[in-house]
Amino acid sequence: MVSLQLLMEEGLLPSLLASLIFIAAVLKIFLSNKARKPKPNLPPSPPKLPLIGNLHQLGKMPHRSFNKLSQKLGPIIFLQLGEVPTVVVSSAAMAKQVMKTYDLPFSSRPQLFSAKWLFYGSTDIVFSPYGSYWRHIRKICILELLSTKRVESFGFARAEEVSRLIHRIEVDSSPRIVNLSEKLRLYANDVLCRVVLGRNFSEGGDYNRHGFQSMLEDYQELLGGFSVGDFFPSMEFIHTITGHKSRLKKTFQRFDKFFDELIEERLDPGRNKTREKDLLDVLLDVHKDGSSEMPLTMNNVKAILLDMFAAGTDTTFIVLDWTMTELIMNPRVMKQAQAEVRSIIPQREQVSEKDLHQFDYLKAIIKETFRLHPPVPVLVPRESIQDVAIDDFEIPGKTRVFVNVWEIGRDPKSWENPEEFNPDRFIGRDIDFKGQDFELLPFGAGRRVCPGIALGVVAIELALARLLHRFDWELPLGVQAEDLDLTEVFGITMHKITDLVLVAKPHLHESIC
Ligand code: HEM
Repeated sequence: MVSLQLLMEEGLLPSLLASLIFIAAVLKIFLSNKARKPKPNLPPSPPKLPLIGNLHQLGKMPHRSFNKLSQKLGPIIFLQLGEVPTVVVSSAAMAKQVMKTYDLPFSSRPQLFSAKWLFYGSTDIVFSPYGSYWRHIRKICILELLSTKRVESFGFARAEEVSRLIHRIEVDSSPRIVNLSEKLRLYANDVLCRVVLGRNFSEGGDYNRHGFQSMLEDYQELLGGFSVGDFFPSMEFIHTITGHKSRLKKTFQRFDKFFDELIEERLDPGRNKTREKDLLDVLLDVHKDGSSEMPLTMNNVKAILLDMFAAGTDTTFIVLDWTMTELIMNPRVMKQAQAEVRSIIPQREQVSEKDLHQFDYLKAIIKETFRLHPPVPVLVPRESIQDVAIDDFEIPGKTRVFVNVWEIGRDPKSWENPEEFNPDRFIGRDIDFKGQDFELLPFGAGRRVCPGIALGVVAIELALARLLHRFDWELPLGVQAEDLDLTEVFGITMHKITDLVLVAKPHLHESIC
């Protein structure tokens, strides 16, 4: 008999395991197909059943793979992915059906293995299934954590962090050449840390002692993409065999330890309490408040805390990074944006949040970035609570629904010259990204729409306005716009594989606080 050790030595174990998973999956589908009732009138589906290899391929660039399928089959398609009935929607009209007409029956989330592990049994807001618990924490989020008043109360922290960003670009960078992506990533993380924890983590190496940045990256990777095991929910052992489970455990334990330390520190009676309340304070107040009909446990607090980082850091960074990339590739647009900001704010003054409402062109630029490069190109999956009929198609309960907002943003039926970066298309047009206009859905729509729009957008607008006001931007000597590597990497969000490196020339001397 062949021993396990021999198989390991020969490097045959992984292929053997992969074959076993494959056979088990095929058997499972075969048996479940046999027991199935007569088929409902499902949306069109590709002739071949996608199996493990296809799932893996699909997971690398789901927005592009779904796009290819919908070009052939139409704006609503049905896929049997492993054990999971799946519907992919890729037009504004279909998205409106899912997120407006039938918002309630489509407002749950599938229980993904990674989310269960990382988010304390999916007790956060993003991955919590629809029900009274989700409604309760969503209300806390809207009224307490991310209300307009709360977002405004952190204006001082954003002002400090954006000044730090400008300062880093001026001082930290070797003569004028700046790895802008690196600086923007720090800014996005720091702004969120100030809001959630009252401190930034890049200064003084305090939070970094836990490798906070690498924790966030691990987490994005583990959660993102399509884990093959998530399409075979009855075969959880797949996650063990692939090593996914042990990675999830490790990342979870690191975050959990980090949060425990923060909470312990916060509950110390000797702590200085004079500063502005941050989101951790607010959550601990809700936790302490015994009068609530559904008190939050400490694990619930940690799950929501993790949501804020997970949902708010990468997304903000990605928008800033893509916007600056598009601006450097489109010098006319860059010039017009600089002219707008500089004509409104005198040379020796700094842009502040109270000025942002005047920058119409800058706002149009951000909308154009959201259209072409939505940070979450395929929305976080929804799951149907019951059977729903869309047009003539019947979508069974417990179907996983993906909305391809990347494709919707490039649909020639809604957008003229959709591949062109042209913010002027928004000037004089009453179209926004807050979930009312289904051609532009970077934040989703309906009951599950992103509750962090105000917090995310103000941090983006402020940083861009300051970058354009303060610096003239150029590509390094010898680099052409065509040389920029725009390759995308897909986690749960989609960013560029290569950092943006630019030359920053101070426009005029500005005193930095
Ligand atoms: C540019 C920045 C951002 C983008 C593009 C973005 C995008 C999204 C998207 C696409 C969803 C899923 C919506 C759906 O299923 O229909 C979502 C959900 C969510 N976002 Fe954001 N987001 C951003 C910033 C933020 C920030 C700053 C926070 C908070 C700190 C946040 C917190 C959340 C939460 C808690 C949910 C889950 C909502 C639910 O399932 O009920 N987001 N976001």
